[in-house]
Amino acid sequence: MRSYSLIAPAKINLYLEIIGDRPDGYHELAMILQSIGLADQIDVHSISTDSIRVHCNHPQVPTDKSNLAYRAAELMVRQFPEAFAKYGGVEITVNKQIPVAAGLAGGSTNAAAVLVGIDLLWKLGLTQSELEDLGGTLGSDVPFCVAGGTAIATGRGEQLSPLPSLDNIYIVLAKYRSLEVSTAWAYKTYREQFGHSYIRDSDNLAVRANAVHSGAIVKAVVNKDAGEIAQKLHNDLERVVLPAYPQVLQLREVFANQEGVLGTMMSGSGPTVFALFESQQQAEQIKLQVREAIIDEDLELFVTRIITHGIKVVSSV
Ligand SMILES: C[C@](O)(CO)[C@H](O)COP(=O)(O)OP(=O)(O)OC[C@H]1O[C@@H](n2ccc(N)nc2=O)[C@H](O)[C@@H]1O
Ligand SMILES: Nc1ncnc2c1ncn2[C@@H]1O[C@H](COP(=O)(O)OP(=O)(O)OP(=O)(O)O)[C@@H](O)[C@H]1O
Repeated sequence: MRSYSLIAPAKINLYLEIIGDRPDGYHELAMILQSIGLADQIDVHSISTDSIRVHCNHPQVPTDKSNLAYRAAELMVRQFPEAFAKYGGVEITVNKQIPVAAGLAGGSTNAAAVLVGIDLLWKLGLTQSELEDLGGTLGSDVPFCVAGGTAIATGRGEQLSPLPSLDNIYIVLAKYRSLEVSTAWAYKTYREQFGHSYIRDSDNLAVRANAVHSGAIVKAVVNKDAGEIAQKLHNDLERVVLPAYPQVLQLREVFANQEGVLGTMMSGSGPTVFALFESQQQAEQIKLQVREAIIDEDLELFVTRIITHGIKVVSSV
């Protein structure tokens, strides 16, 4: 095969607790990550020149070495020079549907798709765990994007424990098109404001990280109880993003005031806010109501659902 098309789903954070700081500058986390139906399409194919080329339909996404998809291809070239010599370069086309810098892991899922795509193109036969480990060197969210579904993520976010798949939960996502939040800024600001309350003893850190495994939201996920999951949504980064970005706070409040919303939360470092529903019909209805409540052409709204997979190959030629 010379070419693969892959679906690269976005994620939301059902739970994000910052439990400590780390000597490497990152934060120790306890999260529950969830794949959603909103996705980019990534095409990868072999080219005769020994180069990496990236194309993207979104004007704000770079196509040079700063693109995470490019960096994923570069990593594969470094790791597998013989396969690169045998199969040649790679051309990557990103059809971007996931909002950029939104807290939805858009770049991370593109990188995950490129790792999976090149593994197939070059017939490397890497295991999922090997792909996740490679992904972890590119970004904290990349291993989850390789795995997909529903998972507890600890460490920097790269240590995954799968949870039973959720289904039949519908989502409205809301994001102001022109509003972007830097992930590095969100963590740095959290550390400056709340760092004094961190646990610094590594044994206790491990205990806290393990606590999420038996936490209330995990029980709700295991019981597939959408109402209970929605009640237990949590994201520590809201503590810094909501005060700094009143528009995000407003979205949270507008969702919270709509009847039929099971729960609402900011995803990751924001600024996307999501709300959970028991039916697609309810989600579509609330999308209309939010559109009427906030008259602003900058506001993007999407209806999607929770899904059970990560990167998926849709065609090969
Ligand atoms: C906010 C989340 O999306 C929630 O899933 C992730 O924690 C961020 O994942 P990501 O974008 O893949 O993050 P990375 O590319 O690894 O890191 C971006 C920046 O976020 C900060 N960062 C990230 C993850 C982490 N556990 N602690 C951090 O402090 C670091 O400043 C880092 O420079
Ligand atoms: N393939 C890519 N898709 C989107 N953005 C990319 C990509 N590669 C690099 N970027 C850059 O990365 C920045 C963050 O974009 P991205 O959409 O990955 O953020 P995010 O959804 O907040 O990620 P996360 O939830 O993992 O923190 C953007 O400003 C963009 O310029």
